[in-house]
Amino acid sequence: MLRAQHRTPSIYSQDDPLTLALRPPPQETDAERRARLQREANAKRISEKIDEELRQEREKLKKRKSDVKLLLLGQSESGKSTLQKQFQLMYSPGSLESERISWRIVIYFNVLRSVKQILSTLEVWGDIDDENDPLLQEEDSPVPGLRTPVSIANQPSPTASLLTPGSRRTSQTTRSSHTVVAESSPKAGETTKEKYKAEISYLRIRLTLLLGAEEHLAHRLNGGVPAAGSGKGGVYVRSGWQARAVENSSLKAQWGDKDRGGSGRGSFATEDEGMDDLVEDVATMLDYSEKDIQQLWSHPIVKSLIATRKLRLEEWSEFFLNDLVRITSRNYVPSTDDILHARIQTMGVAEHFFDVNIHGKAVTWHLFDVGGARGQRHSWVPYFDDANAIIFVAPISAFDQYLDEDSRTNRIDDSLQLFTQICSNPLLKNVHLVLFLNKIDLLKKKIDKGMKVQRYITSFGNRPNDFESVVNYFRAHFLQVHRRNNENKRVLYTHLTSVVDTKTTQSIIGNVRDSIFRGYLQSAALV
Ligand SMILES: Nc1nc2c(ncn2[C@@H]2O[C@H](COP(=O)(O)OP(=O)(O)OP(=O)(O)O)[C@@H](O)[C@H]2O)c(=O)[nH]1
Ligand SMILES: [Mg+2]
Repeated sequence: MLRAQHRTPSIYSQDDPLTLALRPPPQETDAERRARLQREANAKRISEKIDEELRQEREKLKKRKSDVKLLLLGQSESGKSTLQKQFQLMYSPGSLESERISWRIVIYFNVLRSVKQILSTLEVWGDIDDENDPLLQEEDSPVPGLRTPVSIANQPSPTASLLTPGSRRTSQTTRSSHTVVAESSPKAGETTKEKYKAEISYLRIRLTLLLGAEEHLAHRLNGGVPAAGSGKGGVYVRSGWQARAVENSSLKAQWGDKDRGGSGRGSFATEDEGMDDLVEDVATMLDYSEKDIQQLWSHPIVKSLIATRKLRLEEWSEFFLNDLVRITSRNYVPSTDDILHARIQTMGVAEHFFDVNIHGKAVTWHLFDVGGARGQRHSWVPYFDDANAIIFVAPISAFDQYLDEDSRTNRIDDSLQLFTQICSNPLLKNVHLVLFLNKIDLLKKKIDKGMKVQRYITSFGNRPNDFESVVNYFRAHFLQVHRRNNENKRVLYTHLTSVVDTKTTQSIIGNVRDSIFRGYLQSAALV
C-alpha cells in the first residue's frame, strides 16, 4: 500500500529546514503514523482555537475602542459607589432590582457597627467621674482627639499640601443645647448617673449576642481577606459581590434550604453553610433586639453625647437607626434609599457596563468605580490611558473631618491634593473632566447646626458662615487647582451634588452624559 500518496503535499521545499524537521521518521510504523496524525490534528485544533480567540479579542478591543470609559475618582467615602448606584438605577434598573436583597447584609452590618460604636463610647463615658462629667454638669468641655485647624494655602502643587496647619488649637466642642433628661426618676439613694449607668449596662448585656455577629458579617463581606491600607475598619467588598450573594441565595432556594432550623440562636452559621444562614440569623436577632436598640438610640445620654460631639457616628448611622422598626422587621427588603445609604468600602476597581441610548445611537459605557482610600489609589493608574471621562467626587461637607488612613490630614485638603494630581497627570490631559462637589445636604446640616468652618480651616477667615459663602469658598479652591494645571485649556464641568438624592442626581447625570457624549463624538470624529 502506497500510504505516502495520501499525504498532504508540503507547501515547503524539500530543502526547507522546517520541512526537514517536520518530515515523518523514515521507518514510521502504521501505529506511529496514526498517533502522529492524531497529535498533529490536535495541535491544529488548538492552534485554530487560539487564532479564533485572538480574533475575537481583537474584535472586542476594536469594539471597546468605540465604547465610553468613565472613571469615578475621589477619596474614600466621597460618594463614588453611591453615584455608580445612581447610574445603575438609571441605565440598568433590572440589575439593581436583582441585587436588592443582597444589600441586607451591608445594611445589617452598618446597623451593628453603629450600635457597637455607641456602646464603646458609652464605656468611656461610664469611666468619667461625676464631678467632671459635662453631661451631668451641662458644661462645655474639649473633645478628645482634638486636631489642629488648617488653612487653605496658595500653593497647589501636585505634592505639596494645599492646607497648611494653623497655629491655634481649637476645641471641636459645641455647647450642648440639649439638657439631659432622665426618663424616670432615680430610685432612692441613686444618682442620675448611676441610673443611666444601670440602664446602659442592662442594654449592653442584652445586645451582646447580636453584636457578636458584627465580626461574622465583616468576615463574610471581606471574603475573609483583611484589606491593607483601606482605612478604619477595613471592611470592603470586591467587584461582583452582589451577584455572588444573589447566586448564593438562589442556590439556597433551589435546594430548599434544608438545614435552616439547624443553627440555633447564639451560634452563627459557619462559612460553609452559605451567606443566607448568617444573614437570616442576624435578621432574626435584629427582630428580637429592636426594642433594645431603639432604647439605646433614644437614650438621653446618647442624645447628649451626639449633641456635644463626643459621640461622632458615621454619616449613614442616623439614617438607619432612625428607621429601626422597618429595617429590623422580619420581612425587610432594602428600599432604593437604603441601598443608596448603605456603606461598604470598594476594593480595587469595579467595572460596570451600561448601554446608553443617546440621539438614537446606543453606546456601551464602562463605569469604573475605584476604591478611594490611600492604599487603593495605585490601582487606578492602569485605567488612565484609555479613559474618555472622569467624574471627580469631592465631599465638601468634610471640612471638619480627617482621613481614616491618616488622622492628621483634613479631608478637604486631601481632596484638593488628589484633584491636583488628577488635573496635572499627563495621561489624563485630554480626558473630559467633571467635578462633583458632593454631600451638600450634609454641609447644609452642619452649617445649620452652627458649625464654624473657620474653626477647622483658618484661612476661611471672617467670611460669612453661610451655605453659599462656604460653597463658593471651596469651589474657588478647586477651580484654582484646575486653572493652574490646565495647559490644554480643557473645560471643567462643575456640579453641586448630593448623590443620595435620586431626582436631582439623575438630572445631573443626564447633563453629564450629554456633555461627555458631545466630547466623545468629536474625538471619534463622528460629527
Ligand atoms: N447624605 C449624603 N450621604 C452621601 C452622599 N454621597 C455619599 N453618601 C454616603 O456616604 C457613604 C460613602 O459613600 P460611598 O459611595 O460608599 O463612598 P466611596 O467614594 O465609594 O468610598 P470608597 O469605596 O471607600 O472609595 C455612603 O453611606 C453614602 O450613602 C451625599 O451626597 N449625601
Ligand atoms: Mg466605593
